[in-house]
Amino acid sequence: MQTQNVDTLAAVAAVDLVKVYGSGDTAVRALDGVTVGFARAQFTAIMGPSGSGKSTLMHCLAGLDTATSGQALLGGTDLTRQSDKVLTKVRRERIGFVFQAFNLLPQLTAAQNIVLPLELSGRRPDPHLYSHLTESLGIVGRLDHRPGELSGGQQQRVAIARALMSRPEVVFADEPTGNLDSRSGAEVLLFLRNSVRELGQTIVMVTHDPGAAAYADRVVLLADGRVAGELDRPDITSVSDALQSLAVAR
Ligand SMILES: Nc1ncnc2c1ncn2[C@@H]1O[C@H](COP(=O)(O)OP(=O)(O)OP(=O)(O)O)[C@@H](O)[C@H]1O
Repeated sequence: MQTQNVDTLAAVAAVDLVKVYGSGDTAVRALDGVTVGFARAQFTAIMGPSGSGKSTLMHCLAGLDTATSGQALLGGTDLTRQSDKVLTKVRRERIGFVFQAFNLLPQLTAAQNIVLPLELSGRRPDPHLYSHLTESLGIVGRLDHRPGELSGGQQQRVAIARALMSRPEVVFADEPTGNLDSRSGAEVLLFLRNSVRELGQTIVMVTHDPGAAAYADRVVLLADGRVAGELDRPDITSVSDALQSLAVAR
C-alpha cells in the first residue's frame, strides 16, 4: 500500500484509493490508486480533464460513494469501513457541501435552509456564527425569502452559510461557481477564500475553471484516475499551463 506522501494529520486523505464502476468488459477504473492529503485550514482545488475522476474522488472522500479498495480518511475515520447509518451522520455533522445546483429546499426560507442540517442532528445553531456568516455573505435582507425568490448568487451564498454553520471538518464544493455569472462567482470564491483565513475552514473544491482554482492555496491535478501533479499558490497561467500539458500528454 502507498502511504508515502500522505500527511496523516490531514483533514482529509485518500490512501491508494481505487474505484471501479461496473464489472467485466464494461468495468471503468475511475480511481486507479489515488494517494493524496488535504491539509487543515487550506483551500485545495481538484482539477483535471473530463473523466479524470474528480467527482468520483470527491464522492468517495465525502462518504457519498463507496470505494472499491484503499482508504478514504476524514480525520481518523476510514469512511470505506462505515455503515450507511454512520456515513449519513458523518455527512450531516462533519462535512459541509456546496453544489453547482445549490440544492436548497424550495419550500423552506433561506434562514430555515441554513440551520436545517444542525437541527436534523439535534444541535443548536451558534447565533454569533449565524450573524457572522449571514452578514459577511450579504444575505441578511434575504433570510425570509424562499430559494425561488433569490438570484443564483444569493442561493449559493445561502448554501455556503448552510455548509459552514456546523463548523464542518471540511467543506466539499463541487463546481460552486458553475451556474453563476463571473461577478457572483468571484464573490463566492472570495468568501470561500476568506473562510479559510478567518475561520480556519478546510475546503476541497472540484472545478474546471483555472480562474476559480487561482483562489485556492493548492491545486491537485488528476488524469486517468491518478494524481498527475500539483501546484502550490496557483495562478491562472500556471493552472492553464498545467492543464494544457496534461491534455498534450494524453
Ligand atoms: N456511475 C458510474 N457508472 C459507470 N462509470 C462511471 C460512473 N460515474 C463515473 N463513471 C466513469 O468514471 C470515470 C471518472 O468519472 P468522474 O465523473 O469522476 O470524472 P470527472 O473528472 O469528474 O469528469 P467531469 O469533469 O466530466 O465531471 C469516467 O470515465 C466516467 O465515465
